[in-house]
Amino acid sequence: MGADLHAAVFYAILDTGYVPRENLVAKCRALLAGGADIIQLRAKRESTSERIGILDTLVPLFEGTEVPLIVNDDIEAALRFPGLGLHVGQDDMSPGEARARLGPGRVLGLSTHSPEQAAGALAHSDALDYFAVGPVFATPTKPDYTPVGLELVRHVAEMEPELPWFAIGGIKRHNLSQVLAAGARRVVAVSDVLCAEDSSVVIAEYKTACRS
Ligand SMILES: Cc1ncc(COP(=O)(O)OP(=O)(O)O)c(N)n1
Ligand SMILES: Cc1ncsc1CCOP(=O)(O)O
Ligand SMILES: [Mg+2]
Repeated sequence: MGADLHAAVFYAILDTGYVPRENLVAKCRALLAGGADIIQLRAKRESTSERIGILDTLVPLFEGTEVPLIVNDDIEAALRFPGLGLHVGQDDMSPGEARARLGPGRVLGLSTHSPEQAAGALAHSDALDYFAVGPVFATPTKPDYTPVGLELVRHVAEMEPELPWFAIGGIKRHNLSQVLAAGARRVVAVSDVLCAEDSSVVIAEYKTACRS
């Protein structure tokens, strides 16, 4: 397993759909300054070589920190750098195959969108470091996905998984209390954080709310 994420409460995603290339380093610094426990690079429109070029500029920011840097979708880009993690979706390679290719020391996460997929993540607990549950609410960041609602958050919370899990999708400061009341203890917020002028302040607000 790549890391013990039980103490993590806020997972930030540096999404190139929101942050232009020239601002990625400054935005990543703000995510780290705010106390993001995990940071993912999500670059859906870029090629592997472009992702590697971006990662070349981001990786040095993580030196001396304990914050895992995760690459969305692209195992080839992740494997180009020591210690980078990977996030896979339901249509990507299986957690078992991803773990076999990554080796033991990197963080691996999986998206889930139903009770069955959440149970599937738990069945792969030996390969995974975390799973994500969502999208809880409709979101322009992932417009093709049907929201799973707070019911799935409640369902997963009632399973009391030992494997850390994060609620994701349409989560904003104004609806965070509903997500936490449904039983989530860890969350991901993309647009609410990235679109803020000072992302570090917003992350600090999320962390305070998640811990209270
Ligand atoms: C932490 C986290 N959770 C969910 C996702 C979504 O992954 P996926 O379903 O593969 O969709 P894309 O992000 O690849 O469009 C994620 N990236 N990170
Ligand atoms: C990547 C992803 N996977 C499920 S929802 C989502 C996007 C979440 O973005 P936002 O926090 O802006 O709704
Ligand atoms: Mg994916």
